[in-house]
Amino acid sequence: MSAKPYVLALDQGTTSSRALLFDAQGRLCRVAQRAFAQHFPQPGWVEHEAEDIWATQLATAREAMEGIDPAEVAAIGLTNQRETVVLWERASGRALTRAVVWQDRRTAAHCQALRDAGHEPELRARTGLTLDPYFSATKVAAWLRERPDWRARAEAGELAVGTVDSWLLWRLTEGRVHATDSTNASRTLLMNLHTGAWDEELLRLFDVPAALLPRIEPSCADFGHTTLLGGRIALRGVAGDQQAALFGQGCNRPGQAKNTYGTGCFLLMHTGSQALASQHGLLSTRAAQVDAQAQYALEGSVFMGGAIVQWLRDGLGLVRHSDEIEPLARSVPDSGGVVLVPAFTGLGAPHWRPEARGALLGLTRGSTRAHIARAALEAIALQCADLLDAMLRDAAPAGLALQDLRVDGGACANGLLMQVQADLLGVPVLRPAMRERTALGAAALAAHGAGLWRGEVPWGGAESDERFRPQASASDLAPLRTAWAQALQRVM
Ligand SMILES: Nc1ncnc2c1ncn2[C@@H]1O[C@H](COP(=O)(O)OP(=O)(O)O)[C@@H](O)[C@H]1O
Ligand SMILES: O=P(O)(O)OC[C@H](O)CO
Repeated sequence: MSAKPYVLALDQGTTSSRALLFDAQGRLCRVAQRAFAQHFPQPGWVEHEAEDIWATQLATAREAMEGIDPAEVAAIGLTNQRETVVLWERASGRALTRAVVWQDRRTAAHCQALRDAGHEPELRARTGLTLDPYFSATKVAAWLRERPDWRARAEAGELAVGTVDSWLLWRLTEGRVHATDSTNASRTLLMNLHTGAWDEELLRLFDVPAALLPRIEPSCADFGHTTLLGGRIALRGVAGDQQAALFGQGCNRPGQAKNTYGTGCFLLMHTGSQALASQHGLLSTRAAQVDAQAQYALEGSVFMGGAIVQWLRDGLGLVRHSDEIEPLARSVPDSGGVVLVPAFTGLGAPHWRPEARGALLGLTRGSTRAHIARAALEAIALQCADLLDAMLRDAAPAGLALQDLRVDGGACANGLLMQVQADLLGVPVLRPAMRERTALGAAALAAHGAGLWRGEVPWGGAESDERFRPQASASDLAPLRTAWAQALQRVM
């Protein structure tokens, strides 16, 4: 065992900050969590107070460290909600305005103007992303366009911009480090996916001064140290949360994939040292990088995952608790022809139809709440199956195929959902007993950076790890897939 038996993971999410302490064997010892306020100043806008992000993250780190000697912590790993940006003053370390969150849609018109001007193919080739308000660049551009005084100060080098990892590194190191990692930088629309550096053409296109930006490091690197947790602790790992989960699920070889079933679903497939350009509406992005060799992934996400279950519970009152949905859906053998298309906020990848709206189809006098519950779980799995189909079409020319799908996130607790997912994909779905894969990934990156835990994160090990094997044949599933495809056409 190492002389330093712990690794601390800081997981800064969209609705809460968490700190998780792991021991030298990668076992979870402690979890601390604090939620913070969401601000919706106008329709489509979503903001966070940068001070709330910092204060909740520091408080959870201190809570997780209670009674632990900092000298016993080998390193800290940081993982974060991606794309969200913070703008601060270097001298005081104070944010100038609220952070603009990844969900914020205020820059839709700017994106449309750039698309109309024909920039999308070039942007896609350089960044692997689409032109969408989701990503950071247009959010930064909006600040500088609206505030000429901020632009002047930005150009003079007085201000700093960063995704949430950068902001937390700055605060943790008390202004000594302005850095980010390549996974986070790959979500900004400003980094060249292939070189891993800020792209001068893109900085010009979005009119963002280079003086604002952090330096880009691999995910395992020397990110300085903090003395704010009672002693000096090294910061050695940083990655965006979906890439940290991919790493924490042990997916670091081409063709390995994970799906996180949270509010939305985030599906990532590792593609090794090659960036695959998606022809089917997915994103090409950086995967966690432990050495000089860049790593890549394909990514697809859907907006409504576990949120469908929230809607059945809070919107329709169909169940009182999320975990009642599974027994209710199991009480019928199938959905009885009912199909739910959860396009409540449009359809994301691979369809990208923001104007589409949800539908509940195929109702008869015999339809019950159980049929609707079943259709809801099928809708989560069907959307992810569509993402995976697109992914496999993109990956096939590179010779990549899927062996299994590793899962995490709150809604993966639903065994029926996992079984339907395995049936639709035709490969086993692996559900680990230890579901904190995002934090484990961050901890593993930090441990790797500190010279511990060399090599990959083992996927399993616990007796209660589960494997859902496909039980239905393609012909059994054909009616479901046909009904789904027809329903999708109706809402589009
Ligand atoms: N047993 C269940 N079956 C289906 N969905 C569930 C179940 N339990 C929780 N969920 C869903 O999981 C989501 C919460 O997962 P979580 O990973 O905490 O999400 P996030 O990180 O996006 O907040 C909620 O949308 C909730 O409806
Ligand atoms: O904070 P989460 O877990 O909702 O993750 C947010 C994603 O990183 C957004 O791209």
